[in-house]
Amino acid sequence: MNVVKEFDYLVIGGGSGGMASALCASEFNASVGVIESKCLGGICINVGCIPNKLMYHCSSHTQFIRNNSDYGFDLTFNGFNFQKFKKSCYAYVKELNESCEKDLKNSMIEIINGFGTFDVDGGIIVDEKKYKGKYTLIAVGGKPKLPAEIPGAEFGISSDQFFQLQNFPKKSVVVGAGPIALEIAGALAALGSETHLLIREKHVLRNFDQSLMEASTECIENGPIKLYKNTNVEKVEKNFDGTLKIFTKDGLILENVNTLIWAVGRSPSTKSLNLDKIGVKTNSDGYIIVDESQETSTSGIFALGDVCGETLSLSHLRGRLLANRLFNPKFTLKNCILHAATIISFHPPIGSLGLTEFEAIKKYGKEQITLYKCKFIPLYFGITFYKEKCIMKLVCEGENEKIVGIHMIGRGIDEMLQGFAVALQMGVTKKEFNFSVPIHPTSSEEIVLMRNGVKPE
Ligand SMILES: Cc1cc2nc3c(=O)[nH]c(=O)nc-3n(C[C@H](O)[C@H](O)[C@H](O)COP(=O)(O)OP(=O)(O)OC[C@H]3O[C@@H](n4cnc5c(N)ncnc54)[C@H](O)[C@@H]3O)c2cc1C
Ligand SMILES: NC(=O)c1ccc[n+]([C@@H]2O[C@H](COP(=O)([O-])OP(=O)(O)OC[C@H]3O[C@@H](n4cnc5c(N)ncnc54)[C@H](O)[C@@H]3O)[C@@H](O)[C@H]2O)c1
Repeated sequence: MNVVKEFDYLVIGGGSGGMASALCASEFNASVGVIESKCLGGICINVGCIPNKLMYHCSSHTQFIRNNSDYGFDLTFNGFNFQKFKKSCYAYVKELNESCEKDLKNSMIEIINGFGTFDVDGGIIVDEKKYKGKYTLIAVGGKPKLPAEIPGAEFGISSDQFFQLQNFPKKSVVVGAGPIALEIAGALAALGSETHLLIREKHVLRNFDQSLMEASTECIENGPIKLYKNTNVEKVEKNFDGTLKIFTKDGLILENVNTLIWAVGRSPSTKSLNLDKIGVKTNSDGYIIVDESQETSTSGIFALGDVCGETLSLSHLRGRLLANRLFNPKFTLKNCILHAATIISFHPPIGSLGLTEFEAIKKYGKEQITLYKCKFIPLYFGITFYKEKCIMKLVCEGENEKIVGIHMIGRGIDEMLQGFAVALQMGVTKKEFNFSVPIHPTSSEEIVLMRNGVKPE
């Protein structure tokens, strides 16, 4: 098949990583094509970060409603209109899709609509037309896993279908202990769904710092979600009225469930790409293997984002760094340490930046690590009946106590972490924190006021 068009940079996947890299490459006058099979903006805009965060903002209102009388208000609550909220959400997502398209077009990037697969020469075939890039970027993301081995698993949905729900569920079951499970269960419960969260072990967020793992589990136990630990789903049955009956291996039966959501991880979208035709290697889970420059085992073909098993915060930056390395002759920055960051939009929000205590000990040795911790009730809850704790932890390395990790849970920490991410990237030390102005009265001042570091146990 003949190549119909050649680009300097051909990007397959118009999600967060692909878009960021494509737009950056166009700044250096590279000719760029972006192949997208669904909606521009990928998971993040269409069924991920954006709808989830809007859901979080929506459910935050219930907290204000709960606390309003403590602040002297006398309001009458008449209910929540899920359809109205969904309609506004869809409209906003559509606006963002259009804005992605506008951004690409304004940057003279060609949008190729359709599903791409590799040909043996590294070209990409879309609807029987072949395109080629001098450099090619694979940024095709991933999709939700469904536990096919569980009988009746197909009666449940994933986060991808969550916003297609016709009605707000009266009773919901969420399975999983990661960020998606927490965000969905947290919003459902806050908005009044009877929410049951089923986890296989003792804690949620087991990949996070222990402080967050324990604090968020405790927070769930003290809140409206009903948490079941050490629980495995055995089978799911569908009743005549459409409700579900969920059986666990330890004999628990959850009846009359309106919605079951599987949040049991995601897998890379590598299956139909024909990667074997071009020699791009993947690991045993299907994630594409790349070197420190994002290059795959095939020269000139790069990959980033969820398809490599990386978080969004890093893939965005890696996409721009890659475009600079390929097309910006003035770019001299060598590979630097990047501090991954994650915010989980739960009530209260959970944030993690850089290394956990466990990772820092593994990297630098226990004797090199100093920890700073604090726990307090934010001022907002000073006069409310319901209280919510804020917990902060710094992980520092070496004699100079360079900060390599920050972990927090509490009101407002989601908007707090970005500034600290800049400081960490600049190599900030605890001493520099100590001599920073504490901005009073905020929760964030506590992070520069922590004293009396301790050694890991
Ligand atoms: C429910 C949910 C909530 C999330 N919330 C957050 C959050 O709050 N913060 C955060 O940092 N991260 C969050 N994430 C993770 C974040 O959304 C992803 O890390 C990010 O979207 C990955 O970007 P990507 O570019 O690698 O892939 P994607 O966004 O998945 O983009 C890949 C694109 O490639 C397209 N594609 C796939 N195969 C082909 C093909 N063969 N041909 C053409 N096109 C193809 C897809 O249609 C898609 O548009 C969330 C994820 C989910 C599921
Ligand atoms: N705010 C954010 O940054 C944010 C929000 C949502 C998602 N994400 C990203 O999206 C990705 C996917 O998130 P996720 O929460 O689906 O995945 P995850 O891999 O983080 O968590 C999946 C959880 O499901 C559990 N699990 C697996 N199989 C199970 C089973 N059969 N029964 C019960 N539990 C089972 C696992 O033990 C794990 O706790 C992650 O990379 C995450 O970082 C990020």
